[in-house]
Amino acid sequence: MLLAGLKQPGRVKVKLEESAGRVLAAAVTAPGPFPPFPRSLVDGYALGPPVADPGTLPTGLAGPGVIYRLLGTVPAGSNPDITLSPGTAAAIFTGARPPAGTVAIVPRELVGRRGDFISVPGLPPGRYLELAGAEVGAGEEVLAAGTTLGPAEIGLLAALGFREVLVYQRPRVVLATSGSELLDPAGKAGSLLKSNPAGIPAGSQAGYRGVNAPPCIYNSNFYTLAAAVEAAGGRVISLGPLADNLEEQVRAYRSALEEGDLLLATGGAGGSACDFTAAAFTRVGGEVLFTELNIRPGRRVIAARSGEKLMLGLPGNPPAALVACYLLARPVIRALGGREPAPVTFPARLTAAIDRPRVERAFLWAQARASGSGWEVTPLPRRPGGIRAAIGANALIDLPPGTAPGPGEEVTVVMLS
Ligand SMILES: Nc1nc2c(c(=O)[nH]1)N[C@H]1C(S)=C(S)[C@@H](COP(=O)(O)OP(=O)(O)OC[C@H]3O[C@@H](n4cnc5c(N)ncnc54)[C@H](O)[C@@H]3O)O[C@H]1N2
Ligand code: MOO
Repeated sequence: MLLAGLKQPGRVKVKLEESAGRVLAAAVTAPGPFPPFPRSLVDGYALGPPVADPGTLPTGLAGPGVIYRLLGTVPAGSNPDITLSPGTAAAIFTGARPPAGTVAIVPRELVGRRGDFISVPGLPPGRYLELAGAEVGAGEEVLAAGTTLGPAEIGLLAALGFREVLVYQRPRVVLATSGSELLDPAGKAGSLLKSNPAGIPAGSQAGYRGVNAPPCIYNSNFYTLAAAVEAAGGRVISLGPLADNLEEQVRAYRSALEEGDLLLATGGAGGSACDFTAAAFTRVGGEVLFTELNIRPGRRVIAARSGEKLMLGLPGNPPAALVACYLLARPVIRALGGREPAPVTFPARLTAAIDRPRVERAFLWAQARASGSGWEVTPLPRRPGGIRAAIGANALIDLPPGTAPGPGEEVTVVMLS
């Protein structure tokens, strides 16, 4: 439902050295062959045509081999003025272009040498001489559109002489956090702890910036979600933090829809008198797709669409916001960036029991790893409802309602990285 009707990603040229992790926006066709010239694959000798009688030979060059007289040496990167006539050869190095007249190349380990003469035990097959275009033919398609550029792909582009490459634009994700209790840890309002008044018992300090200061918490979701957006290939535009105020949110979301490809909000998704996300989405012209999901955490998720632009209101609760971001926002961001949207999921064996069944479909922070006998997964310890519960997780266990499988049983995991 979320992926339908999204805007097509834009395209941009980037320098090769800045292209790692980007997605090719068009198929790449080789402008020329690779290798661009025939070359030796070994250090050895380039041989001219053999002759039956090589004439006078130095003593000690024994054996049943064919004899050649050496005319010179061909290092890589050189263009020596040698032509091999019958019965002659040249020493050659790996990567060098064989001289004119070469019919075969032989590695130096197979050859006996005495002065300017070599003895070759039978003509080796041609596999030490690589023809021009052996790896890539001119005009051949070497990379398909949609390919994610990694070291090998970038290396191939460089080998073919490309200096820049056409990739999809990174989708612009406008990130809005709402909550009147939020304090930016990098902001001017100061630290929660520095101005802690004397007399407030240790353990209840956080939240006090003065005797009568309102109880605040740091806006951690902004940093959490910004990192998740970047990891999905998106570019973050910051909108927040916004107060729990409908007019303020409407103003902010209106500009977000102009600036961004996706509006990602967190907080105010609960449906209470102080939660304005759904109302703000509607006020800026959004058609609401849903306001709740049958999953935990992440029950409080709001989605709305305005033309090609999507608005996602994630829960304020930090781990719920991150789960919803992984399951719902990440596929959208990936699709907007020309990537395969679906998360990687597969079955894995539990190493420990699930503590209890849940009423709703649940997603549990977990660590998945490959073992000698397939994938296994360990649920992380339960913690009070904050982001700390997700530390160390590389996967979520997708737990069907009413089930609590034990060790050795198979569950479905969703990989996060
Ligand atoms: N009576 C009910 N109350 C609640 C229900 C419910 O079903 N019935 N659902 C709970 C669930 S589940 C969630 S999730 C939240 C929905 O919350 P909101 O999206 O409205 O989020 P807030 O109320 O704004 O915040 C919840 C919690 O998270 C903290 N928060 C919010 N934003 C941030 C941020 N940017 N960085 C760090 N922490 C943040 C906020 O201070 C609250 O403590 O509603 C439950 N209630
Ligand atoms: O429904 Mo909340 O979004 O699970 O924590």
